[in-house]
Amino acid sequence: MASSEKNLSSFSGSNVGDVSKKKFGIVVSEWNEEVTEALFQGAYGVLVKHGVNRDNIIRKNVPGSFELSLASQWLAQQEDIDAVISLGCVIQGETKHFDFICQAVANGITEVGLKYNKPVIFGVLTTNNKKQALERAGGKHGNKGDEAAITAIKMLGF
Ligand SMILES: Nc1c(NC[C@H](O)[C@H](O)[C@H](O)CO)[nH]c(=O)[nH]c1=O
Ligand SMILES: CC(=O)[C@@H](O)COP(=O)(O)O
Repeated sequence: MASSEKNLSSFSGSNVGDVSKKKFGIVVSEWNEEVTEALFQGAYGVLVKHGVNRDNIIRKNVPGSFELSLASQWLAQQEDIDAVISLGCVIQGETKHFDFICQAVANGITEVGLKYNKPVIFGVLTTNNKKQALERAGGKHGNKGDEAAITAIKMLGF
């Protein structure tokens, strides 16, 4: 289902348990910073809205989305962190580089969650252009950061 059919910021209240004592890591890519900062603000706001203590939200920046996997692992391996949210924005350029980054970061983030047996959420936009990215970072299609944060909360209530 396309984001145009299901707003990224709308979610059902199911599986939303008490996360007031949970600790979250958020890794943010610095590439396309205007977009990724909006994703972070969305994710942070959803966590706080659901009762997460601000002191239990640990933010780390990385240069680009390709580095999200390793940074997510550095956070996930910390026993006191319950879930990791990885935020990035990859926008198609002239070459196939886009394909390699998207595949690598999707696979990498998946592997980290499986390895450390905890939610590691793929909050990475992979768009054709900046307009599509902005529409999914607080624009008409909602905010992928919101979606990533509520996904982390729901997974902790599994
Ligand atoms: N073009 C984009 C990049 N490229 C940089 C890579 O993510 C990586 O940092 C570099 O290849 C060195 O390892 N990153 C994004 O997040 N978004 C892009 O659109
Ligand atoms: C996703 C990318 O790495 C891309 O923005 C780089 O641009 P190009 O493919 O034109 O080198």
